[in-house]
Amino acid sequence: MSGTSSTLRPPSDAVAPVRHPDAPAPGELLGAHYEHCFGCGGGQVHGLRLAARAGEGVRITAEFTVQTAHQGAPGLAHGGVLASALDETLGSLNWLLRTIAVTGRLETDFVRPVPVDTVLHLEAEVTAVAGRKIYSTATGRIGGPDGPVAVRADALFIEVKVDHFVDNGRQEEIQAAMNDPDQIRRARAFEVNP
Ligand SMILES: CCCCCCCCCC(=O)SCCNC(=O)CCNC(=O)[C@H](O)C(C)(C)COP(=O)(O)OP(=O)(O)OC[C@H]1O[C@@H](n2cnc3c(N)ncnc32)[C@H](O)[C@@H]1OP(=O)(O)O
Repeated sequence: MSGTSSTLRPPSDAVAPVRHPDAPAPGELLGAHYEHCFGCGGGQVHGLRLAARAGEGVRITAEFTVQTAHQGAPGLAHGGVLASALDETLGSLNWLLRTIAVTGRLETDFVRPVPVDTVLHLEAEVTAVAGRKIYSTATGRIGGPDGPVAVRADALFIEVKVDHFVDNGRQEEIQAAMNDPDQIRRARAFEVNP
């Protein structure tokens, strides 16, 4: 069974997404937006280390290999971990819009079980934008990029200012990020009006 709630259907005044002129070129690896991100950072021992690549238009592809630390049932990926992989892939789309945004809503279909050691091949695209609201969709396939769909998701991201993180994050990590010139550079790249 599959279905999407009305909240995730773009309103009639929504427009097509526009790829930012300075977006990474198709085929380019995006790299981690934050070293300690559970989804993409290299600094988390049991993180997903998801590697996302810019596609054409406002599309992303990504790969994530399920590790033993990601199990729910014996030998199978935990559903929350798979939802995280979808969330991270969908979040990566905002690199192509050059917009800072956070997940407001994420609806996930778990279609097939995903065994440990499986490579999940993810694809995502922005479907519409309405003001601060960014509508997107993603699929995760197993057995290869053209294999059967194991998971899929629809999401609504909400554009925020960088202050969202500064005001709400724990001081320790915020301060460390502010002291890291690479992190500041990554954040600035997203600010349309720094
Ligand atoms: C460089 C950075 C790269 C980051 C990549 C990260 C990848 C992973 C992504 C994540 O996991 S982000 C972490 C998980 N998400 C959060 O922690 C977000 C927590 N929620 C919030 O902080 C606020 O609820 C939020 C910023 C999403 C919205 O609060 P606001 O006060 O800014 O928005 P507001 O309430 O004014 O709503 C703006 C519009 O969005 C709609 N909206 C907001 N939240 C919604 C929601 N949850 N569901 C549906 N619609 C929502 C709302 O109805 C409204 O629609 P209209 O403009 O049509 O009136």
